[in-house]
Amino acid sequence: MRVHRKKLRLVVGSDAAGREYKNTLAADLRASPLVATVIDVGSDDRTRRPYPEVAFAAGQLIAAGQADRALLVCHTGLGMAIAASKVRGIRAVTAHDPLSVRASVLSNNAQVLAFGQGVIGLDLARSLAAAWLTHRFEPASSAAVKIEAIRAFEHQHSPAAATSDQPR
Ligand SMILES: O=C[C@H](O)[C@H](O)COP(=O)(O)O
Repeated sequence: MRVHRKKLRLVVGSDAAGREYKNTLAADLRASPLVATVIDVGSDDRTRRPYPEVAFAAGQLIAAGQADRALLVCHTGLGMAIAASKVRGIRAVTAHDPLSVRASVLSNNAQVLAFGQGVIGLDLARSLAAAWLTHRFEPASSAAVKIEAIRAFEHQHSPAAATSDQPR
């Protein structure tokens, strides 16, 4: 049976330490039939954007409804996930194995996946990214209650800036 999946609008980004993987992964994603668009927020060969700047840009595109998910790469994948998670409404994870990548979508509804170019080989990164595209969060699942708890906590304890509390 053919499973219909809405094509994803993606963001890719890296600092200098993740640029090689990011460029390869971006090409893979652009070639995927599961992908509608890929926005590259850098770094490119001329820029050396620090990871927080890249992660904030990616998270803000998702928070603004201009993209569905982001795949970010730095040396470890840690800083990208920390920084992207600071954008209101964004759940970002670092994951380097198939179970965690799958759970990041199905269980955590994470919009951002971060890889470490210094942690895993390129072949594994490409294979994990390809699998990541096939996963979709199921809003009717039992996981949704926990995602709502995270959202509610954020709204209660982290007052929104006037410009960033738009409904999503
Ligand atoms: O988590 C951070 C990343 O691994 C980044 O690529 C390296 O950060 P640094 O420039 O602070 O060493």
